[in-house]
Amino acid sequence: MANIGIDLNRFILEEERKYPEATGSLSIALTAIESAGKIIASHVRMAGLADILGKAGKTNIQGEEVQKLDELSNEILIKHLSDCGQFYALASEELDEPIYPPKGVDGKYVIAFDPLDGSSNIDVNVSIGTIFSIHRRITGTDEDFLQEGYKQVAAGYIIYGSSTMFVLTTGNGVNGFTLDPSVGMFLLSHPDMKIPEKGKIYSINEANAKKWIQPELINYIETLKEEGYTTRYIGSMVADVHRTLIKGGVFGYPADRKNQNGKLRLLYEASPMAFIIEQAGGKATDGNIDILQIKPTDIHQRTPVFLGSKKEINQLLEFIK
Ligand SMILES: O=P(O)(O)OC[C@H]1O[C@](O)(COP(=O)(O)O)[C@@H](O)[C@@H]1O
Ligand SMILES: [Mg+2]
Ligand SMILES: [Mg+2]
Repeated sequence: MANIGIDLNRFILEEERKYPEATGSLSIALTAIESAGKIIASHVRMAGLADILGKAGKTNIQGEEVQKLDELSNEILIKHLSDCGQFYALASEELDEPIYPPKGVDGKYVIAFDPLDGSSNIDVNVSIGTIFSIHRRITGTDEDFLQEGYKQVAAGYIIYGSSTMFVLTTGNGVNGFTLDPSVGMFLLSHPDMKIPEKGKIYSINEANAKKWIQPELINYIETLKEEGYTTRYIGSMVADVHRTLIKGGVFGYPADRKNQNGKLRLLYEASPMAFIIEQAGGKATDGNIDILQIKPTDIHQRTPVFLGSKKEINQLLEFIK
């Protein structure tokens, strides 16, 4: 088990040493994400002072109003991910199409990211985050973004909450690092994170219950209530999943009459979070198959999402099968 307090860069290099064939490319790539995350964190920390709250006055490919911090985070990530030279292509929740940075022409990887997750919570000072998912470059075309989630090389998120944390998996378990602003380093604070086998919290926006395409979900939630579960719903996936990872239980965003395929995006949100949760010993499903088994057909496709502790997800699958 890695030692508490080790900084993220050293942790990444020590992980790399476990693979004699490693070229250091993934380490450089992860370090670029870390740098971008620190800069975004510094903006988030003083968002109210700088003119970065509120709307940017445009609508994105998701049909959502873009917040100024969505736009700023996107720009910061595009700059750092392009400059590091390890990514052949970048796909963002905020971009219509993938971009191919000139410095990445020999890049071994492609990255999909949600630059700012939890946009509805930006102006009200509630936890938000950045989510990322890295795949190998195979064909050198947009096709490389349409790989199943189980083929991810690495995935993670940065949560801008009461503290800033970087939670990462490279397929060898999950580790969490907390930013120490006084030294500007992410230090290992949550080694080898494991989700509890079962929890006591469900996290789902019940305001949509009447519109859910699977009404059986209502019975499932009622059963959890009878079993003494309480509810927490922040409305930032990164924060609701982070709590679920630590406390156990279930987080979900079902399909409903408005969002026929659910609201959350497969590439930028569901797949990376499913990889984290499964690497921590939990489960993630769209209600039918494991999220990591879904073969994407569109870079902006959405999917119903249910993830968390094994007990709650197996119980859910019993209800909706
Ligand atoms: O307000 P709702 O419908 O419950 O949706 C909340 C969900 O939407 C999101 O904010 C969508 O993500 P973005 O903020 O990146 O667009 C998720 O973080 C969150 O889980
Ligand atoms: Mg999001
Ligand atoms: Mg977003």
